[in-house]
Parts: sequence; structure tokens; C-alpha cells
Amino acid sequence: MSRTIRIATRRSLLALWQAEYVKAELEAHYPGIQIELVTMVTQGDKILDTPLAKIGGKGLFVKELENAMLENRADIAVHSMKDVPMEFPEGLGLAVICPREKPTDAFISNHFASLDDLPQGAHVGTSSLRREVQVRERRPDLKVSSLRGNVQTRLGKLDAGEFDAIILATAGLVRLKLEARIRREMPAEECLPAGGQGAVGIECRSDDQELISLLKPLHDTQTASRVLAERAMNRRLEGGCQVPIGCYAVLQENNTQLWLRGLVGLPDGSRVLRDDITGPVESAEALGIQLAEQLLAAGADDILKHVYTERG
Ligand SMILES: NCc1[nH]cc(CCC(=O)O)c1CC(=O)O
Repeated sequence: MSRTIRIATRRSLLALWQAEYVKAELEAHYPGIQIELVTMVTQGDKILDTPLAKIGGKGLFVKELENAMLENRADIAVHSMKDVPMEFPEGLGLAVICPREKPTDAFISNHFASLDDLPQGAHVGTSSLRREVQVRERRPDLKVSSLRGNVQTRLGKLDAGEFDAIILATAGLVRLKLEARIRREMPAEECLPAGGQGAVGIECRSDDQELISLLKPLHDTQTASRVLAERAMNRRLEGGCQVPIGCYAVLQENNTQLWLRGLVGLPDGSRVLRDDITGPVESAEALGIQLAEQLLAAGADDILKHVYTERG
């Protein structure tokens, strides 16, 4: 292999960790391979004072990276799967999904051990509607407000006393060696994760066959089935960008069966729908769609419509 692989990446520590991870994996598989990081600042990194739901959502973090690949200034982009929009632009596609890190959410606080341990009226920071639904359902007395910025910024706001607790993805904290900040890893029953949370995916040009074969050894089939089911559910619910939807798949019975749980709720926690489905892992995508249908039949579309009107 004489070509150099250029990885388009944002400059946040988490994005750089992910790019470095893929670089190290490729170097381990292909000694002597040349890999370059092409760093860029995206719209999502620039606009930090507005809730993501109001400015067009997570797509803002990937557009610049995708343009770089389409204009042949980069070859691959490494994404957190939970931030990857459902549809890819013409000419680009997902080549690989890497093994999943812990998919849970983490409760972080300097004074309290868990949500249940927080005093009446305590202040929780999160900018995820999905986390807000589950926090308010459990503890309607808590005040929840928007918390944006990268992981370090968010921890800084907690430490400065702006919040009594914040919730972040466990995976991001583990990758940044900040696991010690976690007071409680919230089980899926307490906070159902976002589709794709904890998994890293690699996007590239669909016509770059040489590169696609080269990336193959980084692919993890089991993670891919789980994320496929989760994303199929999100897509059928027209997930849009920033939505109060949780979904989480695990494999059972020697990895032959897939158990998918889904949740849709009003951000104030006053109405929360949950359902689940189990079936053969080969039907991952169909299971995701089926679970979405079940949730829609139970009123998920009303809830989502309400959220979209509220948030404009
Ligand atoms: N929304 C930003 C984002 N995207 C992916 C992760 C964590 C890593 C992952 O899920 O793979 C985070 C941080 C967080 O939610 O705390």
C-alpha cells in the first residue's frame, strides 16, 4: 500500500481519540501504512450557546467532514455512531462499525451518588432530550437545563457549581481516561442509551473499494447488528436530529437472538412509552422497524409531534 490514508476529524479530544484509535488499529494491521489526521472545525463546534435541537442538530458536526471526503481532501471520517445522521450524502457510506465501548450513561456529581440521592429541586445538566425524559420521569422535582460543549467543558461547568449533577456517556469518559469522575454507571433500566452510543463508525467514499477492503478487519459484526437494529428504529420514528428517543440492543442465546428495547417520551417525563422486541439477529433491521411500529401504535407520533412543535 503506497497511498496515505487521510482521516478527517474534529479537534475535540474525543474526536481526536477516535481518529487516533482508528489510526492505531490500521497501523497494527498494516505495518508501514501512512496515516494523516486532517483536523477541522465544524459548525457544531462553533455554535456553543444554543441548544443543539434549535440549530439543526448533530448533522452540523459531520457536514464539514463529509465535504472533505467528497472533495477528496480526506479519505475517511471516524464518528461516534450516535451522532451519525440516518442518511448519508450521495457518494458516501458507512464502511465499518468498530467494537462497542460501554453503551451506558454515567451520573456525575461532586456531592451525590445517584439521581435518587439528589435533594429536592436539585439542578441537573444535560442537553439530551432522551436523558431529560428519563431524569424527569424518575424525579419530577429536579430542574434540568441545557449543557453543551465538549466533555471537558461540561465537567468544568459541574465543578464551577453550575449544576449539582450532570449526565454524560460512559464511553466518552472512559476514552478520555476520566472514568474516575463517574459516580454511577446508570443501567439501561434507569437511562436507556441513545442508538449507537459507545460505538465508533468509519465513513468513506462508496466507490473507494480498495479502502473499503482495507478497513474490513476493524469491523465488529456483533456491534454492527446491534447498531443496525437501533438505527432502524430511530429511522422509522423519523428520529430527526435531537429527539427524546432511546434504544438499546443486546445479543442473547449465543449471539443468535437480538433483544431491542425502545423508549419515546415527553421531555418533562409526564408521558413515557417503552416497549421491546426479540428476534433472530439476522432480522436486526426488521426488528428495529417493528419496534418503531409498536411505539407508533402506542402514540409515539403524538409525542414526537408535540416535541417538534415545542422546540420549533
Ligand atoms: N453528544 C456528544 C457525544 N457523542 C458521543 C459521545 C460519547 C461517546 C459515544 O457515545 O461513543 C458524546 C458525549 C456524551 O454524550 O457524553
